[in-house]
Amino acid sequence: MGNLLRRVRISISVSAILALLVGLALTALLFASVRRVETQARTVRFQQDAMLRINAVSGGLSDAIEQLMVVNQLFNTFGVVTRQQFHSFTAPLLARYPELHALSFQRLVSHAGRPAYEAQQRRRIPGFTITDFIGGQHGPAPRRAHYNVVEYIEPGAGNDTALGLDTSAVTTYGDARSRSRRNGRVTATGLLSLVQQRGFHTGFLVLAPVYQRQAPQDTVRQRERAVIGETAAIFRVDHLIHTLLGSARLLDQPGMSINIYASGSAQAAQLAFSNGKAPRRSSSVSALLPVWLLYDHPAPVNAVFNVAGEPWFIEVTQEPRSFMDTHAGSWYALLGGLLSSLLAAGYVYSLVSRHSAIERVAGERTAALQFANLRLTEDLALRKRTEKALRLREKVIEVSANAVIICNAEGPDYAVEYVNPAFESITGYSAAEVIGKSLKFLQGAGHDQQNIDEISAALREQREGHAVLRNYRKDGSGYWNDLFIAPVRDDAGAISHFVVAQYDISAVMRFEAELEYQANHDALTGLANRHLLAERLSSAIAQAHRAGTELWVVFVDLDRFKFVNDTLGHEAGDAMLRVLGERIKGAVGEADTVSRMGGDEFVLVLPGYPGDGGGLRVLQRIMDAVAEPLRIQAHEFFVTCSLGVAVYPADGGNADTLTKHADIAMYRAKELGRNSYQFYCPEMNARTLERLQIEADLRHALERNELVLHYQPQIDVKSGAIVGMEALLRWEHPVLGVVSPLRFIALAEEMGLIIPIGAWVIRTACLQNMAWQKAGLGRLRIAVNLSARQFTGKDLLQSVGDALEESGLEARYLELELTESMVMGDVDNAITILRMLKQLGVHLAIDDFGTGYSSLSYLSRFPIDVLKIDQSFVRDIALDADGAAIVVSIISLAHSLRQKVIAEGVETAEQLAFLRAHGCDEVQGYFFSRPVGALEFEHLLAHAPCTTG
Ligand SMILES: Nc1nc2c(ncn2[C@@H]2O[C@@H]3COP(=O)(O)O[C@H]4[C@@H](O)[C@H](n5cnc6c(=O)[nH]c(N)nc65)O[C@@H]4COP(=O)(O)O[C@H]3[C@H]2O)c(=O)[nH]1
Repeated sequence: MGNLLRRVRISISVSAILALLVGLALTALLFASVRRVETQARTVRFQQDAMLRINAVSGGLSDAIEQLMVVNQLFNTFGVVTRQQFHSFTAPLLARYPELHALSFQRLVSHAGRPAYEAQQRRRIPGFTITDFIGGQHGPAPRRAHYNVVEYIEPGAGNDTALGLDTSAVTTYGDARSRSRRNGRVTATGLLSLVQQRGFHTGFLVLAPVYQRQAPQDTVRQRERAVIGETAAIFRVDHLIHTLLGSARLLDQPGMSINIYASGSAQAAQLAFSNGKAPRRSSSVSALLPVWLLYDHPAPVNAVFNVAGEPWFIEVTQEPRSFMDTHAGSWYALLGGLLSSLLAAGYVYSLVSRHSAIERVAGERTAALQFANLRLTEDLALRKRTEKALRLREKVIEVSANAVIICNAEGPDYAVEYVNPAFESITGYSAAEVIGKSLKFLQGAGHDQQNIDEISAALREQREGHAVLRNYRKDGSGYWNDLFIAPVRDDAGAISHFVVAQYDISAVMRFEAELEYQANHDALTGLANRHLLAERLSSAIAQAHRAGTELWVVFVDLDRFKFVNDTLGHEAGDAMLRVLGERIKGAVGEADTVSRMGGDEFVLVLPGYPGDGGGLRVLQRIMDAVAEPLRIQAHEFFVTCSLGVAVYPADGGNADTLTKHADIAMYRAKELGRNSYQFYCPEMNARTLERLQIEADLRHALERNELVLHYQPQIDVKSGAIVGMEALLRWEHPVLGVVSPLRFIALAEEMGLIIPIGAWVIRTACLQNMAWQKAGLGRLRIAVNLSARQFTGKDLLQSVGDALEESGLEARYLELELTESMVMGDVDNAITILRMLKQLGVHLAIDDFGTGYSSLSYLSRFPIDVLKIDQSFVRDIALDADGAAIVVSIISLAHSLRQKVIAEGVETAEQLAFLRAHGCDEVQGYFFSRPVGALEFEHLLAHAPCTTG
């Protein structure tokens, strides 16, 4: 019994041991199987994760490169793209594709074209110059045959250092550029350092060539000749990968490394991106430890993908992981197996068989999963490609700043089938309002545009067409439309539609018009400038030549402009020119041209006035308009002008000669007393020469003692005695003889010489008068003429005071003669000067009274002692009743103001009798004596009755 029991126990223990051994063996088997299943599942998961990242990188990159094509399409469609358009077009793309670091357009500029290009860019970017990075320094680019200049770059912020940069010197860049230009395709550069964003980052560019529109591009030579630059998408590699993977949280999987090379294999020098761990080919740890047991290390997954024609290599690796971390099931199986082995071999058996089944199912499922995964990836890639292509076209149209319209190809209406949002915003018509209709409604009511014929012909002949049209928005406002039209073929090759691209170029047209206006008009007055005058005059001459008619060229010069400019400053001068420019324009006809030559000179072209007096009336209108009182800075002015007229064809056959002759005639008008016009005659040329000679000699007349004073007596009407004299200047020129003041006073005034000459006259007159008084020739008054410049000059009081003091003459024996225009210019200033002169004690007379623009209300405010009636009225006394009436009114006006009256230019006894009869106080004229030299006058005094003072 005992033996049996022992045998049974041994048998049991053997069974148990056997069971245990079998159990252990099975446990070991189970453990190995579970481990393999878990490892396979992990490997598949890792491969899926790796493929997800590889697809995200390659797909994202090709998406971003597609955007470059969108931008490139913009240049190829519209040729000229403004900075604003580039900005508007790229801003939404950059916002939607943050992986794009920047988009730019680089222009090819030849060395010969560099100055013009820089000048053009400076209008937009002050101080613009083509730059370069040499030795890390940003500075002007050295001379090169060609420059590839970054003209636009978006976003602008942070990329400003790249604007104007010549990228020719970057070799990697240059290789890619020349490949892309030669083969006409999108091409990626190798890795390079980017200069944007203040600092250097590894990046690369994708370039797409831009060719001249419509230039042939079939051969390499044609493409090289047609290229004008390229668009570029700029990628910063770290930013790119973080955007593509980081945003989807694909970068932070523990232990997983992604290494991307800008080459077809894993070349360390081309490593573009690595998220942490460098790739590990063999592990020293895995070589030493029982890898199959302790570590889980799936094989790296890699792929080669295409970046704009360049192969890139991506490799995804998983760090070896401790077996303990990842194979909990295996451990449980081992422990469970050990425990279960002790309990029952059958249980172990069943466990083993169950795990076999699990193993098979898992294997089948894994295979099915891998297969499905493969199909899914392929389907997804195909659909993505198709969708991308469609989206690209849709996007180009939707985001386009220009209107895009698709019309049916069937005439005569060519009904609209589609309009993009830009069309709606440009025209104000909604899509619903235009679909199904003909585009003709954009032409408005007028159909007089010639360019429309080109578009109608293109539609009829089913070809491309282009025209600039005047179109009208829904609100009736007009705009300029640069319109391109092109036929679209269906799958069968028949033309089914037309695509129409409209570009609102109103702003460009306005800008051009503004530039043209500025180039042709005077900035101050808005009148035509020299340039436009030359154009108008030439065409008016040609027209007059064809029609056989006359043409007048009128030179207008303001008589007192210098005075206003000198006394009140340039602002007042400018204001005066503006007002007078307006007035002159208002005085001529619509067809006449009024231009400002600069300063106070205007030139007029009057084409349409025959010799029936119409032209003369226009000249008079101009003089009257200018002479109207003028209020500037609270001062009232009276300005006159002098006009010179040259007539085509008699006075010249071309613009230069006519203008020159009108100028000469104008000078003659000035010489003859201003506020008048003169027609050119050939003798004036001789006068001009003489004038030049006089001008040169006048500078030395004073120092060479060539100036002398003549004296003309002034007679008291009642007593017949000489009561005074007028000192009149003469120039004894060594060649010309005695020169009249009428020929040189105005000149001396223009040259500024009147101040020393005038002071000399006052001093000499005072000394001479005093000498005669001392010689007992009577206490007479001496009258001296003042010129306008002398009157307003700061030295007048001083020189009068000095002359009186030096000569010892009592102030009451000195009379200063002023003209009306001198005091009526700036009335308040004139009153101040007159009062100061009066305080010295001198007499004041208004010369040539009645010829100027006296305002009687002012006359009473002037502290004037004498009115001198102009000799023209005296001459008219006997000739016409009007002249006589004027003289009578002047005498009574002067007396009512308690002023004395002197009549000058008295030549006959009748004139004297008339003046005496009407109470004139004093007279002066050839009837008594011409102006004579000092000696002769002395003789006159000695023999004629004169006042004793
Ligand atoms: N036909 C005619 N003429 C007569 C008769 N009596 C006098 N005259 C002329 O009439 C002019 C009178 O001078 P004014 O009106 O002050 O006109 C003067 C005056 O405005 C200016 N002038 C003369 N001397 C000076 C001067 O020293 N300083 C300035 N600023 N101007 C002067 O030159 C102008 C012309 O001077 P003159 O040639 O000397 O011409 C003088 C004189 O010779 C007459 O009975 N019949």
